[in-house]
Amino acid sequence: GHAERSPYAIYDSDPPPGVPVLDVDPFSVDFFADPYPVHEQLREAGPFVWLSRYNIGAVARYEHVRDALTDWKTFSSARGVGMEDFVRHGRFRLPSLILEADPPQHSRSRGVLSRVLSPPVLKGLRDRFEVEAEAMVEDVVWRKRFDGIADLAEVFPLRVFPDAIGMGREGREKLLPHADLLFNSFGPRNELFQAAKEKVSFDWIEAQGQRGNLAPGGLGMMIHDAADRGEISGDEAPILVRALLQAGLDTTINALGATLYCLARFPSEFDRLRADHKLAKAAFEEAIRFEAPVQTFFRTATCATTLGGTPLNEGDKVLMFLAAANRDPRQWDRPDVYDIGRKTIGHVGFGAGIHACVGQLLARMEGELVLTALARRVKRLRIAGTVERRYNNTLRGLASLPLEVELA
Ligand code: HEM
Ligand SMILES: CCOc1cccc(C(=O)O)c1
Repeated sequence: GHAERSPYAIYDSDPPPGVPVLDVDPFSVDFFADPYPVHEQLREAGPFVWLSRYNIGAVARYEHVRDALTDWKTFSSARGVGMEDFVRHGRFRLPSLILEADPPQHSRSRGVLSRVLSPPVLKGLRDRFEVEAEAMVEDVVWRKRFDGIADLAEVFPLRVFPDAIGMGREGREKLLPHADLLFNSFGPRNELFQAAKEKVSFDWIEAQGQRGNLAPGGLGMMIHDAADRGEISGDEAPILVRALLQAGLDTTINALGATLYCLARFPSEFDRLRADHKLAKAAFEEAIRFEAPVQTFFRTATCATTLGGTPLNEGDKVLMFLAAANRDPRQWDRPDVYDIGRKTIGHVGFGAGIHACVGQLLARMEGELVLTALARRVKRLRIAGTVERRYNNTLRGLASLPLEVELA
C-alpha cells in the first residue's frame, strides 16, 4: 500500500508480483546511523526486493549487485545514477560525461581520465604526496589528542588534491559543500538534499574546469590537452575536470576516516599494520569494503529484462546497495569482521565493470601514504570521545573522530 510512501517518492509503480516488499527508508538519518540490520533484512528478504517508501526495486546481495554493475547495456547509467530518471524528471546538473554516460560517449571520456589518473602520472605525484603525508602526521600526533577527521582525513586530501588538479587558490573551501550536495542529489530530494542546496551557488563548480582556472602541468590541464589532441571536444574538457573535483575529494576523505575509525576500533588490526607497514594499502582497501564510503548507486533498465529472477520493464530504476553486497555472507566469510589480511578482491566499494572507479589508484596512493606515515609514528590509537556521524544520501562517513595516540 501507499501508507508509508515517502513525501520524497517520485515513482508510483507497484511491485512486480511475488517480490518481497519492505517499508524501510534507506535515505533516512535513522538508517544511516546503523544501516547493517536493514542491509541484512534486504539481503535475506530475497534476491530482488521492493522499497515501498519510494516504489523502487533494489538488490543487496553481492551476486545481483554485480549483475547490475557489470551489465551496462541492460542497466544504464545514462539516465542518471541517482533516484531521478533523466528521461522522465529532467536533470539536477549538466550530466557527467563519464559517470552518467554509456558507451560510446563513456568510452572516450574513460580513455582520457584513465590516462590522466594512470600509474606513470601518479608516480609523478607520489613524492609530493609522501612529503605532505609525513608532515601532516608529524604536525598532529605530538598533540596526543586530535580529531581523526578534522585534523587528518580532511586535511590531507585538501592539501594535495586541488594542487594535483591545478586548481586556483580561491574557493577551495567550496569543494566539500559542492560534493556534499552532489552526493545528496543521487538520493531523494529530502531534508539532507535541501540543506545542502542552500549552501552552494551552483555555477561555481562548473567554472573551475575552465582552462583559464587551471595551472599548467596539472591533471585538469591534461584533460584540456587531450581535447587539443582531438580525443574529446573542447567543451567536454571542463565537465571532465568537474568530474574529478566532485568525485575525488569527499570520497577519499571518507575512506581515510573509515580506515582510522576501523584501526581505532580494532587495535589488533592496528598492531598488524605496525608490525608490517606494507599492510597500509590492505588496511585502506578493507575499510572501503567494510564501511563502503560510497553506499549506493542506481541504474535504469533499458529494456524488459530480469534481475534476481524478477521481471523488469524498460525505464525501471534499480537501487544497488554496494555496502550490503560488501558484507554478504554468500560472498565473504566473517563479513562483519575488519580483517586487514583478507583477500578483498572483487569488493564493490569502488563499483565494478566499465564504470568502476577511475580514480581508485590515486585513492589507494593517498590511503597508503597517510597510513604508512601514521604506522611509523604511532604505537597505539584509541577513541577518546564521542564519535559523530556525518549524514549524506550516498556517502557514509564521520563528522568527528576524537583520537588519543601513544607515540612509537
Ligand atoms: C576511496 C575513494 C573512492 C571511492 C570509495 C570511490 C567510489 C566510486 C564508485 C563506487 C564508483 C562507481 C560509480 C558507478 O558505478 O556508477 C566510482 C566511479 C568514479 N570515480 Fe571514484 N571513488 C573514490 C575515489 C575517487 C577519486 C580519487 C577520483 C578522481 C580523482 C574518482 C573519480 C571517479 C569517477 C570520475 C567515476 C566515474 C567512472 C565511470 O563512470 O567510468 N573517484 N567511484
Ligand atoms: C564516486 C562516483 O563518481 C562520481 C562522483 C561524483 C561526480 C562524478 C562525475 O563524473 O561528475 C563521478
